[in-house]
Amino acid sequence: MTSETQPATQSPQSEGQSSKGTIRVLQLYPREMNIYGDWGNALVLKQRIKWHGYTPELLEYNVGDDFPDDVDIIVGGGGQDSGQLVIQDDLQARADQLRELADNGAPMLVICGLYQLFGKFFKTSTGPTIPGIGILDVETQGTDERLIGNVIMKSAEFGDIMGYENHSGQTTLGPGVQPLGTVTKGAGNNSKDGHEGARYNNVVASYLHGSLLPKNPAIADFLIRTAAERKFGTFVAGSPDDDYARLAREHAARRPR
Ligand SMILES: NC(=O)CC[C@H](N)C(=O)O
Repeated sequence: MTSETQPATQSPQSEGQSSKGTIRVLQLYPREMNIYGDWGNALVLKQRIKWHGYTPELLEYNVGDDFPDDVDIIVGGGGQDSGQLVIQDDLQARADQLRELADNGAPMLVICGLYQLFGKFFKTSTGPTIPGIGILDVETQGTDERLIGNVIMKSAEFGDIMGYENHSGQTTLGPGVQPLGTVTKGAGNNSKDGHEGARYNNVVASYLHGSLLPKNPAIADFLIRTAAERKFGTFVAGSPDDDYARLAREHAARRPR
């Protein structure tokens, strides 16, 4: 029986009476790449997947782990330069798998330090150049200036996006990606062009912590909808409770830089 022939409240894969199916969320390197509340992105996905009537499963991948076969959403956070140096070899070993997933349309959210390493390279201000895995056509140059503070950007796709940045790396976009948005407060990718983040296929990359998804549920729902459509052929939305997200957005919008 296909999912189209069943009522929306039943699982297409007999995962439980009221589940529409399981959505597996993998967090990349939470040991090293998980600062300024980035773990909150995985928690928001877990809760919203439930609100939409699906069953969430949260997985972690750390250096040396076996990479799970069956992953629906990938999220990765930010980290110190030292953390990026720790994961670099393992990330290179996983590069082909991650690139294939991204090229095939798997939804992903990568923040700050992992955003940089999903690009071509991060040349740190202290010397070493950390190679990236080149999923994103971006390059990052470390500087002596840290870009720190609250950010608001305009995105045609997701509306106003809000969060908090803290990075020394400045990122330049190549022609293979689009910016996620254009800042109206804060710096974003660098101190020059007003762009924030990057978009490629169903990969969303951003410098914004905070965490990002509690204040920007439109991005969370994009990841969930894309995952469900890829896995089940269709996405049937539930009724998320957006009251706290609305409050968080009001507060974030009032914060000074
Ligand atoms: N917040 C972060 O993830 C920082 C990333 C990187 N270490 C930088 O400073 O640019």
